[in-house]
Amino acid sequence: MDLNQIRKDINQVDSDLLKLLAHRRQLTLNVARSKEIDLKPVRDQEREAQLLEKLVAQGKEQGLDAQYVVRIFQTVIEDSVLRQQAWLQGQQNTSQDLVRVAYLGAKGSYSYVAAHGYFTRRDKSLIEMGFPTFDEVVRSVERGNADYGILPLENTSSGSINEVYDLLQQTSLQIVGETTESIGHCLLTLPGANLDEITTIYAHPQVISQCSNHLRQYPNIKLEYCSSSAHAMAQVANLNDPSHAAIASQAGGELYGLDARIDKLANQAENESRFIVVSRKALDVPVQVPAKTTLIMATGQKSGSLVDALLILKQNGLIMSKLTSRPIPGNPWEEMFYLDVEANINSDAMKQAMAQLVPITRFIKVLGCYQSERIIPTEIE
Ligand SMILES: C=C(O[C@@H]1C=C(C(=O)O)C=C[C@H]1O)C(=O)O
Repeated sequence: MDLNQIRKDINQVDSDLLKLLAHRRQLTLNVARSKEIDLKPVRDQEREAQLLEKLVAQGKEQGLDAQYVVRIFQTVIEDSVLRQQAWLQGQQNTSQDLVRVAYLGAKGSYSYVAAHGYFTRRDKSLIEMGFPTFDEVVRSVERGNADYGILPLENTSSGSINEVYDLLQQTSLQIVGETTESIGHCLLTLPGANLDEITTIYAHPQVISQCSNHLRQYPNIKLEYCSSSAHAMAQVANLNDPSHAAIASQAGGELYGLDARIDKLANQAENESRFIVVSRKALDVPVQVPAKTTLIMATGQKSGSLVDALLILKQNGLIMSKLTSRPIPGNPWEEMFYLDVEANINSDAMKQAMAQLVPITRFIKVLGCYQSERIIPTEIE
């Protein structure tokens, strides 16, 4: 048994697997083309369940356990659904292949990673525009210097990102997309640094709050707040002092020559952030893809006015997936409500609900209608 030969054989199998995955992806784009014609929904969970069941049975015959097979194919199907959605969206909204994208931080920031994931799925090339604040991200799109901005809205560990919610109240930009990214926080150091000698950690305040449980173990380490994770990594790389460390992603660390020394620092095992994509122009979302509409509204201060508004959604059979509130600047004790409704703004139910909401709210505005990118995996018995 020659190790080199076995590894060569494994390389060959892996490259065959890649070819097959690319071929499968191509076939699913043909499926999207057929769905475009007969207006069938992209997602067909019955078909997915049948497929998984069959694959599990076939896998068993070849000694592969069910969990392994399901995990792999759930990932493959997620990619296929997202690709089909992106393709259909692209058909409906012709746009350029090279896009200017504004995000927080510099190369390697979490927003940068999210922007790459979102636009690469759409076969777009990016002109990257990093900014030091969320406000500048929004302004650059408003002024037309960037085509899109990408902004984090909520995180499974630290909750809503209020600064972004507040910016949405003021802007004329529209939400045209969303993407959820798994955020792996790692402790990054200069290569060879001794972990016992770390005196200072650089990180973005949101990241520090998402890792608060872990950081409590080091009461003597100084925390330096940075405007972005990219800035935190740049500080450690530039200072070139092994007693300094940063918290950011492993992929980001590689761009700055830093080693990931401890991973999974976040309080929640599943640390995910949901990002929104904003643009000056609203998008048309095809009927085949699951859509989400985000609204903001101010109800009157009379008791029960929020309940009345929510009842309108219920009466129209609409599902609300998120409700959050923020103070209205200049109006103490008054709140602006943000709602995500699982529907296309052009659907009859949504049009009807909007017509009923306008007269009972003091202010109501659609922040955007966009395709929902949260693909809940199909499970089998
Ligand atoms: C490819 C299709 O679209 C979706 C993706 C599937 C897949 O990748 O196998 C299966 C069902 C659909 O949710 C299809 O409908 O066949």
